[in-house]
Amino acid sequence: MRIAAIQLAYDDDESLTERTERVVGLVRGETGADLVVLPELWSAGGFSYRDWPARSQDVGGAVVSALTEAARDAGVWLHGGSIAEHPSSGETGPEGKSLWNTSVLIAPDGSVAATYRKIHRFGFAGGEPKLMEAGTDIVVLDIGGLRAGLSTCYDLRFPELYRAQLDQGARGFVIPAAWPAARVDAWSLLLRARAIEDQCVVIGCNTAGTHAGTAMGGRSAVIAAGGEVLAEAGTDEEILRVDVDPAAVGEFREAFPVLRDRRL
Ligand SMILES: O=C(O)CCC(=O)C(=O)O
Repeated sequence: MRIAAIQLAYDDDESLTERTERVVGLVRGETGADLVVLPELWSAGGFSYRDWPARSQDVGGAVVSALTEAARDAGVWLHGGSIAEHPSSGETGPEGKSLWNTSVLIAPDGSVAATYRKIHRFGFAGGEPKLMEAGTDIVVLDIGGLRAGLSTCYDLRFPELYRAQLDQGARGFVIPAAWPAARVDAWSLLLRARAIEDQCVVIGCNTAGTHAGTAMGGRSAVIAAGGEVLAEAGTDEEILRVDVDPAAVGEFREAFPVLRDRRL
């Protein structure tokens, strides 16, 4: 299974239209991949809180529509990163807000196969908890031969989410992010930790560049179920291409059956 993680760099000067066109072009270039992954909130701007309301969209809106066409044209599974989701139905969450950090997984035929609303909101008293609702649902599905759980950025700090995905049969985790440079060592360490403790392939796709005054950390990575770093990006825009073998996860778990020793 060929993975292409597009570690996108952006700044504050690029319009949403320009960025969407650029991203769609990059996706179309990955024709040989099985799964293409984009970072968290690339259209809204990971830390551009003030832009979120204006850049928010329905899952049926322009950004996801452009991504579905690109996925179909390239014939790839596309994890479109996440959007600032404002449902056109006017749905609100328990806190009365109508905004979620929602990941969208698109199948090679261009259909939306799954959405995942980020469960752990980053920002403490500001940012996501102030502006967005929290997701509640765990999402695990088959992506081109790999049964994988979806999560987003700050979720990575909460290992119980990944254990819950494991218990739903996950053999891989796909994690888009807008993780800052200031804490990027923690990103790298936690990606490996989640791989090792859950014996899962981990695909982490981070953001690069500087926007809203925050330097992003890059260092997207694909980690094998044993914790080996199969590929790691630097700190600039880069496409990480790597082959993973979903069957190797089962073989590794048989050969080194740590998960059988869990005691709850
Ligand atoms: O946990 C961190 O240090 C970064 C998390 C983050 O930036 C996010 O979830 O958007």
